[in-house]
Amino acid sequence: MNQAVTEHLQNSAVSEGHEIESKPSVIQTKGLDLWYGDSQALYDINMDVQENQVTAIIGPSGCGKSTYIKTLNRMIELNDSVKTKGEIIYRGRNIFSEYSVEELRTQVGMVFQKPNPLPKSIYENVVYGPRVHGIRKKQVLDEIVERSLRGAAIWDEVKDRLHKDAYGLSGGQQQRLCIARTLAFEPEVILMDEPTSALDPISTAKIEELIQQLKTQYTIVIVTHNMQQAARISDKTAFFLNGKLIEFDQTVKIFSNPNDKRTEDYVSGRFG
Ligand SMILES: Nc1ncnc2c1ncn2[C@@H]1O[C@H](COP(=O)(O)OP(=O)(O)OP(=O)(O)O)[C@@H](O)[C@H]1O
Repeated sequence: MNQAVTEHLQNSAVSEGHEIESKPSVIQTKGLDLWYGDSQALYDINMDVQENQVTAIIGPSGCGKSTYIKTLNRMIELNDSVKTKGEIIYRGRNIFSEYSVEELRTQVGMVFQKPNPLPKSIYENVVYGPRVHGIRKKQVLDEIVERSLRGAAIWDEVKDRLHKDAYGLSGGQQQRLCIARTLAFEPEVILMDEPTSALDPISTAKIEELIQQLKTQYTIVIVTHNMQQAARISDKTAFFLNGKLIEFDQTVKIFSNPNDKRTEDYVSGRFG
């Protein structure tokens, strides 16, 4: 691991020591197995996502990171061949049997790898979800737009062009617009599947800074290929390998003194 990341981890362990204390669990995964048809992709996953924390999921390609995060809001069910066993409990209720998909996804929102704005104006992108939920009053929609765009740290850049095409924004701005669109639902949890992998370093840094702001109000789960990103922005890190959760602990522990040799080999770049 490079010097900057090591120093960051040492500093954060000291200055943010209060975050190491336990926070309430928002999502509990208990004995989760998942199959695509006959092929098992996740094995007995057990982990808790805690409130107002950033939980990073890391691991080599094909280890099950995306599969796991897409299961948390049941996006995975878009694939008809998927079968699951075990439980995921969100706020005390089983997501598979005690939530409708609509209710769950309103509370557990998702941001994808590639920014995917709708071919509409910036304003219409943000109000799309609220309108589907029946909100019609212009004043209320205007408030949602400003609040969501401010929350995604893009208001100042777009406030004078709200009715212009979202495709006119840069990739990094489009990704922050997509985060604003998620915030418009007022979710509690935001899932992010490699949200910066299509972005340049400056846009990536802005999204990382935004994630740090968002975690004061939201609970965030992020899949990332970038271990330095996980080290910089997350409180806890889960290391997956071949569909199994190998180790889940405080990020500072995972990157400085992991328990499992396989975690150590991965975070030190020996494979992956
Ligand atoms: N739609 C699918 N149908 C069948 N198998 C799939 C499907 N999607 C993923 N898999 C398999 O499930 C396993 C986990 O894949 P997944 O995409 O979750 O891994 P990942 O860790 O997110 O990988 P990457 O970092 O490359 O995105 C892999 O073996 C993959 O081939």
